[in-house]
Formats: sequence, structure tokens, C-alpha cells
Amino acid sequence: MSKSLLSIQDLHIKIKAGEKTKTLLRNVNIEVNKGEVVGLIGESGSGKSLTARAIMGLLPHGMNIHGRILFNNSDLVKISTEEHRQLLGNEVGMIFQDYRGSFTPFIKIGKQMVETICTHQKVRKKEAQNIALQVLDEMGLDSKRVYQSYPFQLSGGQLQRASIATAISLKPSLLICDEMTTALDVMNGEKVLHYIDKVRKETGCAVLMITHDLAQAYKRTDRMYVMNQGEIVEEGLPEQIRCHHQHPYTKKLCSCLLALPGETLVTERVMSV
Ligand SMILES: Nc1ncnc2c1ncn2[C@@H]1O[C@H](COP(=O)(O)OP(=O)(O)OP(=O)(O)O)[C@@H](O)[C@H]1O
Repeated sequence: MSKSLLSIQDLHIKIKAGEKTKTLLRNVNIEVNKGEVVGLIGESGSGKSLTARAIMGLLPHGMNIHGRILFNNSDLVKISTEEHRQLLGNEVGMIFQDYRGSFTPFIKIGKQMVETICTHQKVRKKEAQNIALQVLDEMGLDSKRVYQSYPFQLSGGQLQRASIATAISLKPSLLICDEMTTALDVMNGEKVLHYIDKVRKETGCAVLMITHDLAQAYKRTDRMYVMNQGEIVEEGLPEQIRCHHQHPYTKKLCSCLLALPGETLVTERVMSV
């Protein structure tokens, strides 16, 4: 049985800017195997979110996409909008950087969660209610209160955790997390990451973790890709990226990270020679 769950091959994304065409992503190749946590790191504007949006079929209007995005061997570049919609939620869950768009403002969180669960899973309303309350609880939220609340009655962090709970409640085989802890304080961010790790161990889902946070990526991923100006410039195990990187951009990125107590980073060793 193939280990590959997601295989992005030679992905290019272009956009028309007046008379000219601008290339936003160039020759992107990424592999995510079943059950694996893969990090996609890079500075702001490097193309991480566009990669995620391409997988989800949510690219802004006017962008041209070339290449292949194989998910369980079906090419997501070629499937229809309806097929993409079916896939989202059922197979691929996404936690967005901007959580505010995850909920409709004038419908209570619980009602929205139950509708989402019933749309994607063959469960009755009562069971969907129990699932919603359970995942909210596991996110460390006051589940009954959040369930009964309108989005505007919650803080940004509570809303982000509710949106994460919704994505996880559908038990996708791939979870794409785009800077998902940006709105959370350190304690709640850790709690959420810990919970996602628990879900991954229980369900065997794979995670594509998009982040600026190198320390989190080192700690939580099995493999990492480094992106710069729309291209993957380096890939490898966290330890390789951290201590044996080759590309000047990775070196620059890693040099921003402080060494842990008792360790010397390669970049520092090189600089001190
Ligand atoms: N709708 C759009 N129209 C034109 N250019 C866009 C659009 N969306 C993104 N871009 C450009 O594509 C490039 C990659 O953007 P992307 O959002 O993928 O970056 P990112 O790595 O996710 O950054 P961040 O970490 O800040 O979210 C950037 O140069 C950005 O300006």
C-alpha cells in the first residue's frame, strides 16, 4: 500500500499583473505521507498560504495553476469545484490563519458545528451535538457556553479554538494548519498543538503545518520544507535543517533562532571559526 497521501509535483502559480504575468509559486514539490507531520516554513510572502489554498481549491480569482496535486492519487488541479467541496471536510481539513472567516456571524457556534458535522458525516443531530461538545471541551473551552454563543460573543483565541475543534471533529486524513496558533497566547497555543498531536496519534491523520515558528517546526514535525520567494529551497529532517542546512536562506532563517542551552548551532560555529 502506498505511503503517499499528498504529492505536490512541479506546481506553478501565476497571476496577470497588467500586461505582464507574475509567477508567485515556481516548481514546488512537496510530499506528505500518511500519518506524518510535515512543516512548511518560510518568511511572510514566501508562498506558504498559496500552496495551502491550491490544495484546497481556494485560489483567488485570476490565478493560473500548473502542475499536479495528487491526493490519494486523484489530481486536485483537475477536479471540479463540487468534487473539491466534497473533499474539504471529509478528507482534508484546513485551519486558517484568519479564523474570523470560519463562522457566519449571526448563527450560534454550536448550530454551525452541528450543521458541518451532519453535512460531512453520516450521524444524527443528537450525535453531532455530542461530538461538537466533546471537541470543544478537548480544546479547553467552556463547551456549553461556546456552543450557545454567537461568534462576536467570543474572544479571538476562543473563536480560533472553536474553528480548530470544527475541523478536527470531521476526522480528516489530512489537516492543513496555516499559522493556526497566531491568535493564541503561548499556553493556549501549546494546548492546541498538544491536542492536534493527540488527535493525530488516535486517528493516524497527517498534518501539514505551515508556520513562521522555526522552534515549533523543529519540535513538532517529522520533515520540513523551507520556502523562499515561491520556491522550495531546502527539505529534510528537522535536525538536518537545523544543523546541516545548505541553502543561504535557510542559514539566515536558522540564525534567527537562539541556541538551546548547552548546544551550539552550526551557523554560530561557522561564524566563530
Ligand atoms: N490575491 C492575490 N493577488 C496577488 N498576489 C497575491 C495574492 N495572494 C497572495 N499573493 C502574493 O503571493 C505571494 C505569496 O503569498 P502567501 O500568502 O502565500 O505568502 P505566505 O508565505 O503565506 O505569507 P504569510 O506568512 O504572511 O501569510 C506574495 O508575494 C503575495 O503578495
